Amino acid sequence: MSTLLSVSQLASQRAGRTLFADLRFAVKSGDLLHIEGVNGAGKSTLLRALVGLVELQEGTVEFFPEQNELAENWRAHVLFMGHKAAVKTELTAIENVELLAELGGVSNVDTWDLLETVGLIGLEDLPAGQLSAGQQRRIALTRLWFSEAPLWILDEPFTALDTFGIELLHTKFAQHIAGGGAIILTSHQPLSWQGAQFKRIRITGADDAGF
Ligand SMILES: Nc1ncnc2c1ncn2[C@@H]1O[C@H](COP(=O)(O)OP(=O)(O)OP(=O)(O)O)[C@@H](O)[C@H]1O
Repeated sequence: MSTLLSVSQLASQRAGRTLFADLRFAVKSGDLLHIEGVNGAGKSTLLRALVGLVELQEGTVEFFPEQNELAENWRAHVLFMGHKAAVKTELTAIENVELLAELGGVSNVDTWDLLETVGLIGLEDLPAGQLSAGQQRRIALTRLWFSEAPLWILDEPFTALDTFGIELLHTKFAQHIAGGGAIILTSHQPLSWQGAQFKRIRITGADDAGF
């Protein structure tokens, strides 16, 4: 089972407060890693630090340590989604999906099919700004359907989704993991995951340590 991410001795401080220190863990093919913690604990900071959007005070982050060809260009093989639904409010739903595909370097995306998959048919021509928070989240999540990245790093992907949306996402996660991918996510919802290597890390403060 290949290692997709290995981190050691991670430490981060914000405004003089230590969010985590000496954090270490590995993510392997087939893993689902749930980062837990109260509001403000440092979960988003950790995910953003992994992909280089936030500076770490200490530590080493290694993507694909056993696969040089992936490691050299790791950004192309890691899908990061922040906690805000990344949609352009002035573009329609379908234009947003087209833009996300273009930005992802994918040309053969069936946008109608994708909108149907995420339950947005009938709303495709409305500006995203007129859609609900959950509908906007569904637009953003279409990236998961055309991404070829083996490692997904997702900050609060369930936010604003209804029961159907949550179920849809669970199914997509299961497919990704069954295909040899791995997922790191934050969620305030308890996850009961079966059929995958389910791991948890709780960010609690300076004395926190991973596994
Ligand atoms: N740009 C920033 N500058 C200074 N401090 C920040 C910045 N971003 C976040 N913080 C602080 O870092 C701490 C951790 O924030 P973070 O967003 O990582 O928490 P979180 O665990 O994701 O919280 P939530 O569950 O509310 O999303 C908070 O105390 C926050 O105020």
